[in-house]
Amino acid sequence: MTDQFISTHITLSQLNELPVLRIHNKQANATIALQGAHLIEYSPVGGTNLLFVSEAETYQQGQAIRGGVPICWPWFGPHRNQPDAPAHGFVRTCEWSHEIVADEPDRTDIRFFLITDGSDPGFPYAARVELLVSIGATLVMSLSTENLGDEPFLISQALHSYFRCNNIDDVRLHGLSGACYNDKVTGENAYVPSDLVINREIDWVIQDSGEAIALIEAGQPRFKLSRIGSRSVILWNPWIEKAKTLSHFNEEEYRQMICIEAANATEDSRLVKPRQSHVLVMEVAGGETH
Ligand SMILES: O=P(O)(O)OC[C@H]1O[C@H](O)[C@H](O)[C@@H](O)[C@@H]1O
Repeated sequence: MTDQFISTHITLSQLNELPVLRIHNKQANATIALQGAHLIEYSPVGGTNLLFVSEAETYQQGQAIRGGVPICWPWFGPHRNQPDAPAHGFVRTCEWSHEIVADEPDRTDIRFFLITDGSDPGFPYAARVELLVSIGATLVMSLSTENLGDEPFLISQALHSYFRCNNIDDVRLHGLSGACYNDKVTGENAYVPSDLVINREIDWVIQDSGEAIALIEAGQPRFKLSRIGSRSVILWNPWIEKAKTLSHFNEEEYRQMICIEAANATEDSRLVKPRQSHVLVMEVAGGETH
């Protein structure tokens, strides 16, 4: 498929089997796959992609992309009582509808949306899920869930962001120390230490105060991640052994990534009442100026 002009700063293009929107405005470049409303690139002007995507990724229909920002909805991780249901819900591989909300020189806003009618066995409720992706000097992603039915339902969810680093040994995180986490590898609960170093498999569901998180690499601030409507974060790096088992992933790539996922997970799952909405927002501001 040849690229198709959509709007001043937006082009429809193709990555192997997947149609993608490419955004080039004055502040940033971005790429979003229509399957999964999956952001795979956010590069502030003059910089490189803040997001990690595996070199082994093949962009195939029906398969979740390894990297970028997968949308985990309406459950995060395994389903609560249906072990056969897909991990992280069912919207990562759905084709989302979209509309351009604004396309200005400094910011482009695209709304993706899906309606589920209650026919999914893992989520027998009617709901509209909407993801507003805003590309500018910062990246803003706003995931909203509206209950279209007559009974309340519980959701867990995550903006499962894979961030790129040059060397995981040099990565330090600020803003999480003292928060309580559940270690999904050992099952233990503990507190995030102030001198956290990622030097083993980390798969933590952290319940925190919602404070901003800063990633520092080799002493340099790389970005700050802020949230609204989220009091849980998942930190994930598969490390050596798990990396060998992952699909669409080269085994050495665990050194170039860290997932920091704005979430509503476990105790922070949210009840959405009829005709009400819950909104989870993440903003990522790159560089030292923020
Ligand atoms: O392989 P996926 O289904 O994309 O999941 C990748 C990872 O996602 C999250 O970070 C979970 O906490 C991990 O337990 C899981 O391994």
